[in-house]
Amino acid sequence: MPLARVLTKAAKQALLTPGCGCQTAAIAVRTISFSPRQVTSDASFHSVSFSETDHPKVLITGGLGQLGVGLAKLLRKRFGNSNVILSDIRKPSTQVFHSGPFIYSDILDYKNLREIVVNNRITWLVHYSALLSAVGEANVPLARAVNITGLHNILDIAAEHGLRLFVPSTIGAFGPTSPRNPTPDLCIQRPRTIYGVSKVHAELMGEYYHHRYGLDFRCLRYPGIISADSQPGGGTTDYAVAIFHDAIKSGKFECNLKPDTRLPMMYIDDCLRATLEIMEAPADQLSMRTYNINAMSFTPEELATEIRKQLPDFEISYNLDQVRQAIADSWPMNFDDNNARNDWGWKHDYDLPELVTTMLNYIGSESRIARAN
Ligand SMILES: NC(=O)C1=CN([C@@H]2O[C@H](COP(=O)(O)OP(=O)(O)OC[C@H]3O[C@@H](n4cnc5c(N)ncnc54)[C@H](O)[C@@H]3O)[C@@H](O)[C@H]2O)C=CC1
Ligand SMILES: CC(=O)[C@H](N)C(=O)O
Repeated sequence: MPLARVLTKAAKQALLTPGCGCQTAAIAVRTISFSPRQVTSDASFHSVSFSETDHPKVLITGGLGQLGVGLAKLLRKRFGNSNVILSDIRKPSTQVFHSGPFIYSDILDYKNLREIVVNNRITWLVHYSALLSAVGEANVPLARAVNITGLHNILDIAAEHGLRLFVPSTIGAFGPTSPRNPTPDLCIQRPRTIYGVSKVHAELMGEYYHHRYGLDFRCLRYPGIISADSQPGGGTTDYAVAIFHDAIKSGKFECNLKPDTRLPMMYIDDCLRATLEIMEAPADQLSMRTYNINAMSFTPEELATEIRKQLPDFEISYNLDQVRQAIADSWPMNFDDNNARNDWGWKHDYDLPELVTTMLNYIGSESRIARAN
């Protein structure tokens, strides 16, 4: 019988043995090391120790999307350029390529992931690869593969190599039967998108691996994230980024959600800081492993009104995208993040007025520079 099958059988028997319980992390990790994907000589990886005084060695997957480059910049400032590796399946821009380590990594390729983790002695893994809500509905098989199968690879790699793992979840992990105003951390979660289903799966699997195998899993449910220097990857909250670019470029914006669609939102700097803070939080401060975080909540009409305070001639019109509207109508309107605030001191810096000023100033100055060149 091939070795892998023998080991799998042994692992199954160990799990079935009465009294095994496999309740301690040590036994559990050994169980994971019986995974058919694990070569036996890898057993020593578990003894690679990561001293808390060392800088972590971080790998960011899906790092060329809206959030990854900004996170790499923040983490590199804190831990040093060479300690933070960005990865993706896309080709980086010249600027990103020269700003710090970049590596090709397809999260569906388990061996490739393992090689990167081993060769670079990775200790923290930030798992950003995903298909977001709207693009996920347009390609369910791909979303299922990347968001679910890919996550399984990440969980196994993290458990096998004793990594601290961050996986973001989203307001999209809730659905029409969840309380929407406000939405607490613990409540019914029956999302109606493949994106939401995959994120609930990620939350549950991460927490399961934490309790079962001692995996240091940490998860934040992000609201819609708004950034000036990176483009969103195909979500329901994308309008709240596009509106600023169009306001500066043409003074007009056609919104694909209804004027009164209220959704929780956050400026990117708050989101990235929260991510660093939860990763650095002492484990004994975390009463949970998945937290809501929030900053503000607004409708397209309220956002347009705030923009008009600075661009009085700004006009907004509406042309609904039925898919995105149905998704938004099932998502939280306000997010209750009291547990994050109480447990590890989460506090946002940007409310709506600061967000609008920051976005318009940034995009305005970029566009003035572009016009001058
Ligand atoms: N941007 C937002 O408003 C929010 C984002 N999040 C979560 O944060 C994370 C990052 O979000 P964004 O940067 O906005 O996403 P994005 O859609 O902009 O970027 C995702 C990246 O994943 C990469 N990717 C796709 N398939 C891959 C594969 N097989 N292997 C490796 N990489 C692959 C893509 O090339 C892309 O660069 C995601 O998990 C998302 O669900 C959660 C809530 C809100
Ligand atoms: C809120 C999210 O998760 C994302 N921006 C989306 O709209 O899909």
